[in-house]
Amino acid sequence: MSGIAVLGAGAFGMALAAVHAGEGRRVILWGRDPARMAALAARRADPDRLPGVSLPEAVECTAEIGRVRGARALLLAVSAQNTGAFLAERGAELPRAPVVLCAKGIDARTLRLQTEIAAEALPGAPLAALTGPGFAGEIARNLPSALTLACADPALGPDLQRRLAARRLRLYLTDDVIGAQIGGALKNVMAIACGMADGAGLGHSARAALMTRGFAEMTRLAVALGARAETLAGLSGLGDLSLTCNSTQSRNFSLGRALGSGAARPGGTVEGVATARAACALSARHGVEMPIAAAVADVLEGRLTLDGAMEALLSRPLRDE
Ligand SMILES: NC(=O)C1=CN([C@@H]2O[C@H](COP(=O)(O)OP(=O)(O)OC[C@H]3O[C@@H](n4cnc5c(N)ncnc54)[C@H](OP(=O)(O)O)[C@@H]3O)[C@@H](O)[C@H]2O)C=CC1
Ligand SMILES: O=C(CO)COP(=O)(O)O
Repeated sequence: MSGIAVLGAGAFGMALAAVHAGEGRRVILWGRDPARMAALAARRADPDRLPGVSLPEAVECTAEIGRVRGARALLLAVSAQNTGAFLAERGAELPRAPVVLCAKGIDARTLRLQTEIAAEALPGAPLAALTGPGFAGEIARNLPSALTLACADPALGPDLQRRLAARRLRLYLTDDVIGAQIGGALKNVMAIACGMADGAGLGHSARAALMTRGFAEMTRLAVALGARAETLAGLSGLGDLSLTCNSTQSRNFSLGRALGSGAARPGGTVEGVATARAACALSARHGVEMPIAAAVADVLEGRLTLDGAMEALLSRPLRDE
């Protein structure tokens, strides 16, 4: 095959497969569980992960990694904390094609970004990252969205942009791979904070304060890591922050909301939990103040109550904006 392979058959992997098949591209969707992939091949749907969406017949669902051998682009969509394990296990079996990292998160053990994990596991592989505001369910239903494709290679970036864009999925290109990934990873932490405030009934003004000061934290850390501040003001930063902090479709926002209201914790992949811890470690390493990320990590890990976290944030010394 000479098309696209999507590795990781969760909600986002299925959505990407559906979009590309809808453009007439050949798509292999690989997932690790043979029984689930056989069921997906037969039913063309997974209502638990992606309700209301059917996969086009042009998507080949498989658990055999050898089927991706001829792919000309690999979209890696396993959850962020599992990218390292996946590549350690399967990296040697992947073809030498550009790898586009689609997960949003900083590895909590190594503090690496997704492209940094891939660069170590697949030395010399051409890499890019896909990030920005877009819920899998909406993308899969072909509702319009715009994402960021980040690629440091000036020849590969435009080529991937052209090959991976779709009629309803615009891709904006940047060479700021660090900035784009920091935005995508940290907006989840801020969405948990906003969800907590919403669940606790703290009001819309509190949410606006958390989003704006959270954006300042995201930008500070990104710049300390070598990114450009302007990248954070784009789709991958401000764009995704706006989406995720304002929608109950977001699992990060919903987790925060459950914690804020005392409801049961929802399951599923909530990337901001591990990334809050990673962000605190990076902020300490680089001497960057990140009080909201720290408060989120403290609440998630039981060191502070929600009231205690709010008190800690409100009692900080007054300062210039
Ligand atoms: N859902 C969304 O709206 C969007 C999600 N994203 C990002 O995409 C990433 C994936 O999210 P999403 O698809 O929603 O999450 P899901 O939980 O639906 O899917 C994650 C997938 O990763 C697979 N996986 C985990 N570990 C491994 C491993 N070691 N080897 C192989 N496969 C593995 C899981 O397999 P199994 O099913 O067997 O557990 C699962 O299919 C996240 O980083 C998220 O932030 C980005 C944009 C939108
Ligand atoms: O990244 C997303 C939208 O851009 C999805 O957000 P959640 O992971 O919080 O559901």
